[in-house]
Amino acid sequence: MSLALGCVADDYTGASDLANTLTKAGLRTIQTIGIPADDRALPEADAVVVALKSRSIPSDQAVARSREAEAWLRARGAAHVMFKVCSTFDSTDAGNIGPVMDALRTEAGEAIALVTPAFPETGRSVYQGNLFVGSVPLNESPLKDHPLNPMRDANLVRVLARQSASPVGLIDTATVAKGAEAVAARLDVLAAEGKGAAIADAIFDSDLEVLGRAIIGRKFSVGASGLGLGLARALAADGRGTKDAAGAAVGEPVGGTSACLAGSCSQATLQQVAAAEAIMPVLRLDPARLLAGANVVAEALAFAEERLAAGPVLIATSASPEAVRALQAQHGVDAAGHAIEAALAAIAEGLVARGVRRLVVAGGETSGAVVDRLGLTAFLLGPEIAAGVPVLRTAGRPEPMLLALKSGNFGGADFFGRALDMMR
Ligand SMILES: Nc1ncnc2c1ncn2[C@@H]1O[C@H](COP(=O)(O)OP(=O)(O)O)[C@@H](O)[C@H]1O
Ligand SMILES: O=C(O)[C@H](O)C(=O)COP(=O)(O)O
Repeated sequence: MSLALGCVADDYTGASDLANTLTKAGLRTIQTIGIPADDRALPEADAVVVALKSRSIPSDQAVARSREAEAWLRARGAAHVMFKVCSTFDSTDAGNIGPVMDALRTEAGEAIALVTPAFPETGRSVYQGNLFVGSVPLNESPLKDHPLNPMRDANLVRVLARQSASPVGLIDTATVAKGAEAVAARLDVLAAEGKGAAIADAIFDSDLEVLGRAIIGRKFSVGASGLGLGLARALAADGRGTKDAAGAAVGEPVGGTSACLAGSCSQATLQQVAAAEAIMPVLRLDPARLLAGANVVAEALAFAEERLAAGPVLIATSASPEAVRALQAQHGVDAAGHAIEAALAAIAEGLVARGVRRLVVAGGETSGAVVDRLGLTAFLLGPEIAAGVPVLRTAGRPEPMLLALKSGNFGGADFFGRALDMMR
């Protein structure tokens, strides 16, 4: 395997989001869950996205796991490694974007890393170092209420500087407009000033193409799917990749029954769960009962067992910011989050044991818990359901499954029905 591009992603939905973007841009891409035990089973690829569940774990663990993934990618020919973070820069002042960036930049032997979460296709843009979600600054968007990492500062130069051991600079839109050479020169100036990272402005895909050209010859960068697009297009311009990569892994129907799980409390997911009530049975779990010791998993599986033969069901813990805060106040942020993730993962295992082979999961941490519990190790990329969300086909599983791992904020109101229609 001689990779054109290696990526280390800090959550599983973000990994599939990036893998989707790279595939659409012409790179044959595989998503792995952690470092594959046996990469002989992996098909030829131009890019591999190693998905880690490292966004919300202690930063030393995130650094160690990311280093292992980066080394695995380099050993398979990846000259450039991108650390994939959330397009809404999901992190806290403890990290993990800053600590992981510092470590991987050092491993790469680079003095400075270009960083941008811009992803115009989903309305994420960066201007003067400030991240906008649609038309509002990050700290005025629904991300201010995220259960695990509420984003309360839109200025990413400040946000990253609080997490990194190195000073952070800015590559503004005026520099990006001058082209790749100007961006590269600005990076060198900032590095000479002792900066270890530079937030790069980007508003349109054309800005991301400039950034991709500016850094494809370097060894390391940090970004969301938008930067992945820029890097992929720079590689395609150099003749890497293939034209028929998109949706290549649709394959034969997997059959079985289908189900949806939602642990995301993002505004988009709340709307999608509400819309799903018109097309399938929806069970809204009470996390307070779960945390009080009720056997909510068994109740959910009984609900599903009675209905799966007739069609898909949706089981959700998704709740309003107010309800989330109330539960967290009583039980703690991490305790509540982990208990709910574990419960949804156990429900997923029970659903698969009852014949589910097509599974839609809403939420990055939720997807990580579910995929790990199911023991899935790699995915091939199928068609795109919504911006940033592809159909995934398991690789290496005796009975193949189809999954959609939906980033909390992605997809329209009809997402669950649309996904199931595309997963046969
Ligand atoms: N009703 C709830 N109250 C509190 N926390 C919740 C609730 N439902 C889910 N969670 C937790 O919120 C977090 C959602 O994170 P994630 O799955 O990554 O979604 P997103 O993709 O929207 O960020 C998870 O830790 C999940 O367990
Ligand atoms: O928004 C993105 O870049 C990614 O899809 C992502 O990381 C989303 O994370 P989430 O926790 O699933 O919202």
